[in-house]
Amino acid sequence: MPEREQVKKKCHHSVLRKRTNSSSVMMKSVHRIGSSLLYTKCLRTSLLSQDHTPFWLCANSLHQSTPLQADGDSNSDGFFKSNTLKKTGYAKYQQSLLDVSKLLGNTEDMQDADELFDRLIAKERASLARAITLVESTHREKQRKAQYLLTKVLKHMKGEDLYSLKGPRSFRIGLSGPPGSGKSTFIETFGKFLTGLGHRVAVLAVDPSSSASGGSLLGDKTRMPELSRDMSAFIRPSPSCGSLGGVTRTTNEAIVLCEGGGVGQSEFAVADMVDMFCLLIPPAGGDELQGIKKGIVEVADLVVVTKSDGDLLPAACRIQTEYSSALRLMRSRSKAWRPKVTKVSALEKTGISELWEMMQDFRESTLLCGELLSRRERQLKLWLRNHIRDHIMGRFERQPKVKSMLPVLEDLVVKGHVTPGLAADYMLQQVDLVDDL
Ligand SMILES: Nc1nc2c(ncn2[C@@H]2O[C@H](COP(=O)(O)OP(=O)(O)OP(=O)(O)O)[C@@H](O)[C@H]2O)c(=O)[nH]1
Repeated sequence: MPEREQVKKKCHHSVLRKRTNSSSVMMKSVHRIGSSLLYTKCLRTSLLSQDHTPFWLCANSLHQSTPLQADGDSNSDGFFKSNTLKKTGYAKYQQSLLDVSKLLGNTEDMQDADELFDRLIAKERASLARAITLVESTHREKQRKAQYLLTKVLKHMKGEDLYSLKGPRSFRIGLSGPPGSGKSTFIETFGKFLTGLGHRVAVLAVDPSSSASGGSLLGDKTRMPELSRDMSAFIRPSPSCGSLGGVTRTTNEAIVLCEGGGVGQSEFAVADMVDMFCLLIPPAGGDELQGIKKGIVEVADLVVVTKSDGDLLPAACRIQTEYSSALRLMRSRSKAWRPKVTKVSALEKTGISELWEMMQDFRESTLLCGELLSRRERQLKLWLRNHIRDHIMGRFERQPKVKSMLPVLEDLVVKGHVTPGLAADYMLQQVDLVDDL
């Protein structure tokens, strides 16, 4: 058999073995829904059962790391050269990166981060807000502290989130929907329902429309008056900085987050950060639903028709039928789950427990077949790449040469003298990103 075929077959077998192992382990495990996380218009929530820690920490990013020193390799830059990697071997390379202290650099001045960590694991609600603020900071020194804090949390959890037999401690639910679809009202009702069951809920709202007005903290809290007073709930709106800045760059690491609001690409960012993505649709006419991006329905695990009460009930039933038919024609994202459509009324509190049952079914099915974990793994890899891309782009844009040349090149491109590709190639040749990094 040609060598390539042999390798392919070997890979296939190892994948099969891995799948079989993981599902048999999962089958043995007694699964309990520990928590959930919702995201909506921006928002996302994380619910944790009482015996669980009140935060989830996702990624330990490598950005802003100090130069690495490989064992026996005095040249840190050389470490990244592929031939060095071949020489040292993947396992040795990975082993050397496990010494996180090398990545963090000097950690002598981290007393306040240590103190914050202690408060976090003692489940102090206020410390969660402080931790998120720290992680979202763009100040270099604070970013270093944030990485230190996140690394400690990650170590504390020892990767349980990803590899525990019971599955991740938290359940992250993303909610998105067009303006006025009833997201805030739904979260208030659903959040209270969950805390009533003994879960702890965290909501992280990112309102894309609020970045200009300086955030909507007050707005959201007043729109969720009962939940914001509930000691088992944590609400932290995070105004998005710029396009998706708040979502894709910092918040994922912090714990929670999401965004939606029915505009732009932000709902897709939410879908990429959660275990389960729900699309909230009001019982409205076609024109009012225009804002819903077609593709977003395809990534929804659950479509929730809101305001299914009173005079709006017939329209809600119609929308439910329409979306059910549409979803039947779409290819499911998951092998274990077919997207469903359900109706709720947040005002009359109907359909809420049925919805929660569906969410639990989703979690169990995707956990048993390994999809839940593979989704999270994929997200972690995506966030790592997002960090790298954002940092490279940021450093590129800060270069004095870029600042002066880019407007000139943009002008030439706009006037049709130069193609965008050629201008980009030229620009990249002029700057030395490695030096700046
Ligand atoms: N009849 C009925 N009205 C509802 C329900 N839920 C929300 N509404 C109403 O719908 C309107 C919008 O609700 P919100 O919860 O503010 O919707 P939203 O999606 O958060 O709105 P934006 O933040 O503007 O995107 C309000 O007037 C609510 O009272 C419901 O279950 N039934």
